[in-house]
Amino acid sequence: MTEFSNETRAAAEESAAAPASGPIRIGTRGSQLAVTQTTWAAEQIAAAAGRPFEIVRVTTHGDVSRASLSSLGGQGVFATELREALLAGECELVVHSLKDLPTAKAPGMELAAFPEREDRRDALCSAGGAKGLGVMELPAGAKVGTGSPRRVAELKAIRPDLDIHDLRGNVDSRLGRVTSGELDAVILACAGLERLGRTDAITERLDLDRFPTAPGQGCLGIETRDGETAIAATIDNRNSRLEVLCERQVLRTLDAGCSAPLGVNCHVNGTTIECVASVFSLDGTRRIDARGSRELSADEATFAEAEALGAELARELLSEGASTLL
Ligand SMILES: NCc1[nH]cc(CCC(=O)O)c1CC(=O)O
Repeated sequence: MTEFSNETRAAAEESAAAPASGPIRIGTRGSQLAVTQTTWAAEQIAAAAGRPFEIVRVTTHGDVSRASLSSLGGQGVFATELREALLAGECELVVHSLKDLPTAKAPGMELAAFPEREDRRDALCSAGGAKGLGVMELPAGAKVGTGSPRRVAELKAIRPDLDIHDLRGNVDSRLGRVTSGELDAVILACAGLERLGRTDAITERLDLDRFPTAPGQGCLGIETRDGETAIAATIDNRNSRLEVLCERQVLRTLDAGCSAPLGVNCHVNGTTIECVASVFSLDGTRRIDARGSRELSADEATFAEAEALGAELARELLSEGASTLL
């Protein structure tokens, strides 16, 4: 008799499941940004549930490795260990920066909430902060730091003269490369700077036409075990969900990794959803755009429509030769 009895199975499920009364345990990477944004989400989830919360810090390969992000290669360097902690029952929820999360569904887990989005734009942070030089004002050959192939391509497209340096580390150390005088400017996501209260460092919020940003940038993704989404669903935002499902579907259909020189921005305007997707050559000399829109409906099918729009734009990019750039 090797089969579990019903009692044994029920007991096993109970021990893995969230204790309904104790604190809601919420997993996060250990960086200051990750803990800050996780706490922001946790406070709202816990308030809606009428329960306390506890933040569980999980160290991930992406945090430990000093290698360039683009050389780490594999997708989801930040996500894997968080998901292992979730499946192991060390926490009930994990909070991801959506742009770092691969598009493939993780077995046994689902994305329960996409909260309201922060500013999705990239920020140029020059010496002098708010009073510093904008991207077109930087002197010829100025040193600009970024570790993102997309940001490199977008910078080179408008300023091929710039001297671009690879950049890693947390937000403070990246900004420190400018205050130390080592670099003239760095590019960071506005969202991270806002969450950390460092908008003083922003010189220019880069426009989305020339600097389209990563799928899901500025949005968190809250993941739970399958069937346990209710606790996080209280902070799901309908427009965020529509936009990021569309943007991530472009990435999924292109089959490109999170470091591809791809910018995608989807916006919900009233009852219309609009999206622009752009692929760049690494040197910024070539760019392919696809754009489209759909009317939204009030029912659940509208989320599938948002994804269909993303898939359509990706196929258009491919038919125009995007695979030669990716
Ligand atoms: N790849 C790193 C990363 N992942 C998420 C953010 C913050 C912004 C966001 O949540 O989209 C950042 C930092 C950055 O790009 O400057």
